[in-house]
Amino acid sequence: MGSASDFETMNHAIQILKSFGVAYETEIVSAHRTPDKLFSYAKTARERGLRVIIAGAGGAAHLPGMTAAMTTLPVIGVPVQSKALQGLDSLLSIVQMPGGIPVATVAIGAAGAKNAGLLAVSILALQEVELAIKLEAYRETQRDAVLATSLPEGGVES
Ligand SMILES: Nc1c(C(=O)O)ncn1[C@@H]1O[C@H](COP(=O)(O)O)[C@@H](O)[C@H]1O
Repeated sequence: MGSASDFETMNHAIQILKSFGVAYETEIVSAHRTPDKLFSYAKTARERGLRVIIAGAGGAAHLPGMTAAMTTLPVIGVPVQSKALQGLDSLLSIVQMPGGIPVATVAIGAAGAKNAGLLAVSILALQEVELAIKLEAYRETQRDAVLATSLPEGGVES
């Protein structure tokens, strides 16, 4: 993530990875504030054994795109909600990549971070059957929760 202030959002991705038993690391890396660290982080990511990178940033969110420019690992970009423009700036900064350097961009904020975690699990599940089975179970739990939901009979007086 670009800043410690992104943690609350990115924690939703962390919780997904934890719940699926996926090993992960968390780092604050910024294209703007720590460009040298970003260079070495992205350039050494594959050789260090990383398989997917989730990059969350807000505002002028160059982190996911610059990371993708320096690694061929899949990069998932999470637009963190900004104060000034509610994350629209983050979303557009991340999603509008030039052809040739893809960033898989998810929705703004917590739901996006959660989905980034799930997308990373799906990518890893291509080669790990156990993760694929866990993903199936996760979907079933979600489905059952929706099917068990009941609405108040006759509505609620307002
Ligand atoms: N967008 C970027 C990058 C980057 O793209 O490299 N580095 C930090 N930031 C973002 O600046 C916002 C405000 O950061 P501070 O709260 O630290 O001022 C954060 O959402 C961060 O992701």
